[in-house]
Amino acid sequence: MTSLDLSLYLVADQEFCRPGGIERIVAAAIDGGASMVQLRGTRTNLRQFLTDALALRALTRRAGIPLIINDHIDIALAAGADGVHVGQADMPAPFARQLLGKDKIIGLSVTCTEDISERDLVLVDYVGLGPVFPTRSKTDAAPALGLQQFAILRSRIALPVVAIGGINLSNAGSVMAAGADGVAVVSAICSAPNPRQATMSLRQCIEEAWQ
Ligand SMILES: Cc1ncc(COP(=O)(O)OP(=O)(O)O)c(N)n1
Ligand SMILES: Cc1ncsc1CCOP(=O)(O)O
Ligand SMILES: [Mg+2]
Repeated sequence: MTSLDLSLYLVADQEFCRPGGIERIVAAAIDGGASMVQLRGTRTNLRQFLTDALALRALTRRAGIPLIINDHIDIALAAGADGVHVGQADMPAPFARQLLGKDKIIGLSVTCTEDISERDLVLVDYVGLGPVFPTRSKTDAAPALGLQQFAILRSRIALPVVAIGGINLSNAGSVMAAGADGVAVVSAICSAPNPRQATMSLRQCIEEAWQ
């Protein structure tokens, strides 16, 4: 398995990246210190999704960081990505693992206590826990956990956990202090006027939280 550094996980959403072009934004974020990239598209034209996956695979390979594909195991396999991220309404973890084999990275979303299933957790590599705060980037997001509930759920998960949902420079430090191994962001980077600078600032905030 490619090494897993969840510290600053860019979820490159096709919708949010449109104005700047997804490749340009992801390249800037990698330059600024993103440790991992996910390609996400909710109104997905699969041809365009594969085209973007192949382009991002070239960028992430050059940088030596993992590329994760949201939801679509077929696209992950076709593009030679490093893994997939699945949620509670997506391909169940046992089937995802069977299709991807033991070496690919699988991430699983957890939004509440009921989602914490040992059967699934033994099969995946990390958990995306959230939304921690309200988000405008996912229309069907579960209610925000808040920092206190995030910390409680995080303590019940033995795997690496990346926090997601409404995370930005103003709250990334407190999320790290609540037990996250890293932060996953869409708008804080994809909608920033300067995605490279936004990533560098988040990276600095995470490194300060480690001290
Ligand atoms: C790192 C990370 N965590 C959570 C999610 C959300 O996945 P899911 O609940 O399946 O929702 P969609 O993103 O598919 O709309 C994620 N994508 N990445
Ligand atoms: C994909 C996803 N899953 C839970 S919240 C979310 C969206 C996060 O986007 P943002 O960082 O802009 O709040
Ligand atoms: Mg999903």
